Amino acid sequence: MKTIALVAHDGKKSALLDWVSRHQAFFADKQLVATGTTGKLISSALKREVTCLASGPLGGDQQIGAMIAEQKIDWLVFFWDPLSSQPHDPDVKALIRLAVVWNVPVACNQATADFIIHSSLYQQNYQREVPDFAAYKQRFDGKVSGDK
Ligand SMILES: O=C(CO)COP(=O)(O)O
Repeated sequence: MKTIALVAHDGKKSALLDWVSRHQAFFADKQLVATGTTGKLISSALKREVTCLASGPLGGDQQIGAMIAEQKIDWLVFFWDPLSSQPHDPDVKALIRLAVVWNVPVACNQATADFIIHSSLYQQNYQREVPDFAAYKQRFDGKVSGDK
């Protein structure tokens, strides 16, 4: 079963709720994970289970980032607000960065989310390529920094 992470800043929560509500049928057989407030709103709007992590500013973005690094997230829908500053901006950046590192699809706005949901690849149970960082992990094998 696919696991989708849903996150929205306060200025984008109604946009995400509208979008998720319109696509309820699509989400019926998916597991949903969300930052605290976003998850609570989606769970009560859709009357379904959503795994709610901490609120974003309290570490929720980082928790989702950790799940991405552990290959537990298949798709990140993150409606971040480009018109307001966030106290936890480094966490926001880190979350988006980890999605890119691990080749996890990310939709940061409704148009992109629509494109992914209607993608024939998605319907065909697309398996994303998980990057192989073996060379990176072995870069210091047998030597330490400063060795000649
Ligand atoms: O701040 C957020 C993402 O960066 C979202 O957190 P909440 O869903 O708890 O509002």
